[in-house]
Amino acid sequence: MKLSIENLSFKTANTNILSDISLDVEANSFIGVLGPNGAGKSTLLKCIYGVNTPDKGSVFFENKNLLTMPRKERARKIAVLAQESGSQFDFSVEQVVQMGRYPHKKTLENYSKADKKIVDETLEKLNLTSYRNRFFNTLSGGEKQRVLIARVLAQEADFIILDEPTNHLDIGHQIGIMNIVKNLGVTVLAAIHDINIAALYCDNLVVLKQGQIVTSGTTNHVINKTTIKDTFNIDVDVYQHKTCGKNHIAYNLN
Ligand SMILES: Nc1ncnc2c1ncn2[C@@H]1O[C@H](COP(=O)(O)OP(=O)(O)OP(=O)(O)O)[C@@H](O)[C@H]1O
Repeated sequence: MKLSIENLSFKTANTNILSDISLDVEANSFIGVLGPNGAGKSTLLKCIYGVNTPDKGSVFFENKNLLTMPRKERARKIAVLAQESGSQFDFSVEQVVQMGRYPHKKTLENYSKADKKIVDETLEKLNLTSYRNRFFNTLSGGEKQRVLIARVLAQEADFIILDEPTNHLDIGHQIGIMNIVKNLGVTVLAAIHDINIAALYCDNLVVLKQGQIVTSGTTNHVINKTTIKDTFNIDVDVYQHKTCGKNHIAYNLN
C-alpha cells in the first residue's frame, strides 16, 4: 500500500474536525475526496502534508511515517497544490514553477540545467511559456491555478496532493489539467467538488461529512442517489457514462 492513514483525528480547542479517519491508497491510483463545504477535506489533506498536526493516528507513505519525516524529505515525496496558495507571490511565473525544484536542492545549491529543462518543459506542457516573465500577482485566477499546478508537476514527486485542482479553471482547462495529472501515473489524492469530473478521473472515491468517512470505494460504489442525497442534500439522477462506464449524475429540479 502506498499511503496508509490510520485512525487519524484532528481537533481544535473544542471541536472535532476529523474523527478516526482510516484510508488505504494503492500505489499509482487516483483518489478523489468528496464532501460538502466544511466536511474536513482540506483539513485531512493538511494533516497528510504536514500543515496540521493530528491529535491521534498515523500517516504512512511507502512504509515511512510522514508525520515525523523531516520537512524537506517529505517535500521530495509529496507535491502539494493547496487551496489558498496566497497572492503573496512577488515572483515571475518561471520563478514560481522553479520553486517546485527546491526540495531537490541542497542548501545554497543553484538550479541546474536539468532543473531549468524541467521548468521549461512544464511551462510548455501547460501552455504557459509565453507567461514565463509575467508576475504571478498580475495573472487571472485560472492562470494562477495553472502556474501552481505547473509548480506541482515540476516537483516530479511520486505522490501528489491536490486541493480543488479545478478551482478557477474553465471546463477546457479543467479537463486538460486532469488529463495531464491522470497520465502522470503517480499516486494522487485530490479534493474535488465536481462529482462528474471526479467520477471521470478517479479510481476510487472517499466521501467525507462532518469529519468522518461516510463511504469509500470505487466510483460506481460511491456515486449513487442515496449517498449524494445524504451528503449534499440534493436530488440527482445517476447514469452511466457512455465511454468510461462510470456513474455520473444529473441534477434534478425540485
Ligand atoms: N484551525 C482551525 N480552527 C477552527 N476551525 C477550523 C480550523 N481548520 C478547519 N476548521 C473548521 O473545520 C471544518 C473543516 O474545514 P475544511 O477546510 O477542512 O473543510 P473542507 O471540506 O475543505 O471545506 P470546503 O469544501 O469549504 O473547502 C470547517 O468547519 C472549518 O471551519
